[in-house]
Amino acid sequence: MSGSTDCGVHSATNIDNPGGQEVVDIQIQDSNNMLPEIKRRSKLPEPTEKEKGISLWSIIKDSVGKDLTRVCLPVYFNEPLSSLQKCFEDFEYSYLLDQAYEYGKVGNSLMRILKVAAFAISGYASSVARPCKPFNPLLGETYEADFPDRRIRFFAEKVSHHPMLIACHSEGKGWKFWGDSNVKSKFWGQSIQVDPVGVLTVEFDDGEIFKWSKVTTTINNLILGKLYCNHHGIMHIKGNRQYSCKLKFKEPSLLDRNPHLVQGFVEDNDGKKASFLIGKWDESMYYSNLDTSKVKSADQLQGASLLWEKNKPSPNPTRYNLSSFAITLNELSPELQEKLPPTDSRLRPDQRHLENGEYEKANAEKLRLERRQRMV
Ligand SMILES: CC(C)CCC[C@@H](C)[C@H]1CC[C@H]2[C@@H]3CC=C4C[C@@H](O)CC[C@]4(C)[C@H]3CC[C@]12C
Repeated sequence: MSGSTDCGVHSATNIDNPGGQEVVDIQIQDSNNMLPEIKRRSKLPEPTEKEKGISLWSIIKDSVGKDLTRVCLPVYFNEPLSSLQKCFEDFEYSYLLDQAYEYGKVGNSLMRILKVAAFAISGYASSVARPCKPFNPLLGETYEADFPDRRIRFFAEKVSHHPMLIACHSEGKGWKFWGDSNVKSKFWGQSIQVDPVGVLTVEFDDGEIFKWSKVTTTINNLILGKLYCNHHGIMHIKGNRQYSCKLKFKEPSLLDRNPHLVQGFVEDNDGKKASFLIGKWDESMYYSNLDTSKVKSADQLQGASLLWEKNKPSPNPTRYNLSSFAITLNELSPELQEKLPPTDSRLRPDQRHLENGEYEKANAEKLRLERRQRMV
């Protein structure tokens, strides 16, 4: 690998600032770009009914071998978010795309692709210790979000029931994002394997485009122990100009002492490695001009620079363990209620009941809605 020789040429600061311009980690939320402050909730409502423990296995044991999306579970195993809202959760760190845009604007295409890579990884950060299933949206259900405080707008719709297909579109400062999400899932008894199908695209206003697909997710310990998920496989981020990026999400192994590891590199069109990445999808990512494939963590590398870091967990996690950002997604203010179309996820009665901790009502509504959907 020619990586070590051409690495010596760039220092970490050169990568940051190849043209000598003033780019001190592009901070978008700065004073000349004042973002409006919007009051959003910081916790879910207190549950009205007492939470209860139900064994998951007692319900799913008859479904081994079936498609996960067709297994009917009581609402108690759901989290108060739909899969459409869950797509928007991937934008918790959308500022990385804002930064990518700014870096490209000042001619730093290497930092741009590194920030895009960090964004593609950051979507997984909220998946640790999330033991519940999102609501399966009804056909034609939508979710739209306008977050001027983050300078993003988002729209998603469930466009097909079998196969289950979601289309989404998002816009931020200097970029547009679109994708469709469809998953192939396999239920193995002890675990579920989810293989996302579909391509995600981000296009910057100057015409630079990046495309990638998500890696495999495995949900473990359905029978015994604590439910957890892992993401593994190769993610290839292809650009239409100078660079592309290859990331490896480590395969899980027995008694893994260093789980959640992501390693990779950026290469130019001639296959020359321009930068290396290392980190964990649930913590932080670093880049370096030293080859990261020989080490097991960023602190074993001298001079690795931080690309992205996960936000602090919410002080009110509840049993769903949502992030502070996720907690705001199903909020329904009177102003919003006036503007939203009747198809919005926030207006689904069963999901609203679950959020309020009214499990009996939530279950009855969910059964009614699903029965109606099946009839259609
Ligand atoms: C049987 C039930 C109670 C177990 C709970 C399963 C939960 C943890 C599962 C069900 C559906 C799963 C999601 C299905 C699809 C995707 C898209 C993929 O690109 C990232 C992972 C993600 C977002 C999965 C995360 C884990 C998930 C939310």
